[in-house]
Amino acid sequence: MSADFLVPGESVVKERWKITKKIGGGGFGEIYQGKDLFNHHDVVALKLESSQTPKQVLKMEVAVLKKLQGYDNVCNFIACGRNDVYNYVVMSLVGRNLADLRRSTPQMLAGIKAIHTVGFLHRDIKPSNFAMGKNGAQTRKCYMLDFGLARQFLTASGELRPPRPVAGFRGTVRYASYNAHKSKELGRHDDLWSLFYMMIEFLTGNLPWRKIKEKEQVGDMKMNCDMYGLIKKLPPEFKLILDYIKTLDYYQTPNYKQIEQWCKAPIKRKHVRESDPYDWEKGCGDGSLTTTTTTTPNLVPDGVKEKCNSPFTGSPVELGSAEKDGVSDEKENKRKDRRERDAGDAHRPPMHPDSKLRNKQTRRAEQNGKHSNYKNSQASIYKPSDAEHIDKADASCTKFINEPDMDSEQSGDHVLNLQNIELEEAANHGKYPKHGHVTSHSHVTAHQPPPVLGVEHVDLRKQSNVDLDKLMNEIDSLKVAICDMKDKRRDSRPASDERSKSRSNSSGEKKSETSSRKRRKSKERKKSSEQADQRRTILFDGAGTSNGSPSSKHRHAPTGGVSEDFAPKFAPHRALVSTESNHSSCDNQVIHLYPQPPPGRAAKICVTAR
Ligand SMILES: Nc1ncnc2c1ncn2[C@@H]1O[C@H](COP(=O)(O)OP(=O)(O)OP(=O)(O)O)[C@@H](O)[C@H]1O
Repeated sequence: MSADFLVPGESVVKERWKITKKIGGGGFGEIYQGKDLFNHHDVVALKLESSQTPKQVLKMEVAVLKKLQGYDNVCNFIACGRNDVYNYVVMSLVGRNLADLRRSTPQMLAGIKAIHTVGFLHRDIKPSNFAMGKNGAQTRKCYMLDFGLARQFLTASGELRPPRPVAGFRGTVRYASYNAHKSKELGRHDDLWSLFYMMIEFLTGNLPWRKIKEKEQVGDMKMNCDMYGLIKKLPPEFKLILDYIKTLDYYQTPNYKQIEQWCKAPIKRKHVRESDPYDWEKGCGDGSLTTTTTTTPNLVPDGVKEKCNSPFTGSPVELGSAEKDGVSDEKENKRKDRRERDAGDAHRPPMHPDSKLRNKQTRRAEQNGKHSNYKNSQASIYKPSDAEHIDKADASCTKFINEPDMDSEQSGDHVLNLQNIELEEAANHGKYPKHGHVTSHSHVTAHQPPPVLGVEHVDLRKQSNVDLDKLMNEIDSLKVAICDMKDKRRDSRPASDERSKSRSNSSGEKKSETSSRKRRKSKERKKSSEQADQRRTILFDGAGTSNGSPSSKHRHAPTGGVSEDFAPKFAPHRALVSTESNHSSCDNQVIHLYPQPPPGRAAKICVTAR
């Protein structure tokens, strides 16, 4: 019995991403592989979270993933959205995670540095939150995943947020820093502690608390652990790293460069080259991966079991034994969980699919947030032992959120307010500059009218600091980009046999089609620039007098302006300005335009003027 959100081979998300297989189910959501029906059947990953779950983490995930666009070691954001059942994010697909592969590189450190650079802490650094790329050159790149537990530690102006005296436990027990166990506010150094634990586990195949279930007990063990004893057989740089991270506190910016150098030193010493194959490229991994004949020196020090691989290099690893004895216990426990849950399901009366979904969500909520009403609410369906089992199963790899409400925690003048982050119908089509002045998202959605999602409404006319001309130009370029995008989509849609035959039969026709497209495009551009002039006039004439016009149910722009007189094709029924804080500037203006939808559809465009 399955309560999965989607069915591989059948489900299509947003009429665009066809689900091809389920990759896995994490603590918070389900991950699927899919193909993009609009875009050359590109392979993508979709992460889903129930829209009913009390702890919604996908918003944070999307917010951080978007901020990280353009950095290495991070998946490409493609789109996000939501419906009544689930919230989803679409991103580039990566390969197997490091919990499976037991291999790491300084790239993980680069990923951590990147997220700190954009003002966030990851707070759930662990092997399964890093994965190798899927195809071609990407197979040698390590990607950081899962920003659901991230927290902004820098204000929009780049200042450190003051630490809270008490901040509940957040993270995964096995890799959480000691500070997390003490419910202290986590800082950049805590992500590094988690990385350090990971590296020790990779190299020695163990952590003393690996099999311990109780969070508190693991915390005690971390406090009393002889860390120097634990790393004594590892490369000497481990001691340097340990000495160094022990000196760090919430306020200090870690010297990532220095740590990187320490990470790379053993690699250099053993003459391992960047181009040397990874463990799995040497035939230990799954058959789909490249195999090469090059050998890599083994960096595992004498006395450390051969099955443990180096976090720095591609030193050989016995994947089989590692699977049995190493971090992949995590995976095995998850599998066991599932098996036992399924076995339990067999004795239960059949349920409505919706209730199955809810039960799964509640179980997850219990696992993650330990909601006290779980057993009561489920008592009629599940035996208490189910909940207990899930609760206790490999607790050291269980992710926890014991914090106050995330949205309120994040709110404030100078930090990312999650209430302002929309799981909007947004898509990044790769056309826009990653760190540029304008980022734009547009996506056609079947829901209408588009919901107003907690965006601060500001009357444009009262915003003296909005450069209207610049804004209009940006909107114009966005419109042009949309035209291009529409053309591109039209091109990439699978043509019917007949159409493609006739196209291939006549190159002349093809040419004329292209030139007619060009003509259409230039016409649209011209039209759009005329419209821009028109709008400018309207704006400066004190737009908004038509506010609340009864002629259209969408004509209720609270901004008091700009809504009515856009040209028909892109006429927005809403124009909003909000101040979105981010780490680089306090007064970024975000303009959300909701164009009038074509019949039966609705579309929304967001222009971020930076
Ligand atoms: N873009 C992706 N491409 C391929 N696989 C992915 C992708 N994102 C996630 N995965 C796989 O799904 C697993 C779980 O993903 P993720 O950590 O984001 O979910 P989660 O629900 O937060 O899980 P957990 O609670 O275990 O941390 C990852 O370890 C990875 O193997």
